Amino acid sequence: MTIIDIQDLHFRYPSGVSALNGVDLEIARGERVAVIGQNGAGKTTLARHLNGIYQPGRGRITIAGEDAAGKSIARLAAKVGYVFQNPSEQLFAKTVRADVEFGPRNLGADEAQAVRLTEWALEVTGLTEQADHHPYHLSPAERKRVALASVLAMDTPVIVLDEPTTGQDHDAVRRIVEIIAELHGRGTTVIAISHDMDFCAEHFDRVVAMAQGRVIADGTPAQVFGRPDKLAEAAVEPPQTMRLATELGWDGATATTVPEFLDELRARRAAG
Ligand SMILES: Nc1ncnc2c1ncn2[C@@H]1O[C@H](COP(=O)(O)OP(=O)(O)OP(=O)(O)O)[C@@H](O)[C@H]1O
Repeated sequence: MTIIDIQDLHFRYPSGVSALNGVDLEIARGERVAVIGQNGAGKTTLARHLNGIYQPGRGRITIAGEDAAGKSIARLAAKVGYVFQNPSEQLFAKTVRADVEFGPRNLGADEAQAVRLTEWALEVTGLTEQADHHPYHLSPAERKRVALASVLAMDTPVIVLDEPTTGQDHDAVRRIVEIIAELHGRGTTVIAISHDMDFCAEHFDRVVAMAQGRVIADGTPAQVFGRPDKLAEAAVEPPQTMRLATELGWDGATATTVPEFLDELRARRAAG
């Protein structure tokens, strides 16, 4: 069932930059979608249309059956949680807990529900011990996790993560991967913008490549990363396993993750 339907979306900034030039994209409930493309391709501009930060210049966005045009950010916040790339655009309260609690309370959760969602979000992001700290006394990587926790606590059917792994260490990335798996298990639709192709290939069902404000490729990681012409147009490198397969001279390699690569290696060895 479709949860997000974007048709012929165009958007121009007041400066005159034409950031979106006819985006068509349909996303099903529960899908994990990675949006890739070089700086300036329009990924963030597109994502910010999903929670009403930007309104379409032309075209139409339907979210959970409701036309997003003219809907306030507050109204769309119940459906789409948007985790900013830069947490300082998002955090405002004096303690981590207050920041995280704000969302569910604002959406009308009762006391018990707000506390339960807040504690869960703090726990899965590893912030329980910092709950009473001021967000600005935390490291930039921790602040980014507070921004994530604040959105998780809203328990929206769609979550958009703008560059979730940037600046995060190995443990924090593992946590993000676990959170995406948990959200997927709950049926949440997860959309991530990322420059980390290995992360996209390993943890997403679908990859959408953008260039110059348009979608230029859309499919499974193997389908999209198997199109060197499209990757060149989007100015992104394929995942490391595919680069390795190319170096090894494998024809028609489709492995986008390490386990798939190992399977393919074994199959090729067995075939002599
Ligand atoms: N606030 C703004 N005002 C004017 N132009 C903007 C603004 N934000 C983005 N742009 C321009 O719109 C185009 C699309 O930018 P956008 O940030 O959506 O791309 P992106 O694919 O998300 O890039 P990145 O990977 O760097 O985040 C670019 O040409 C960019 O310079």
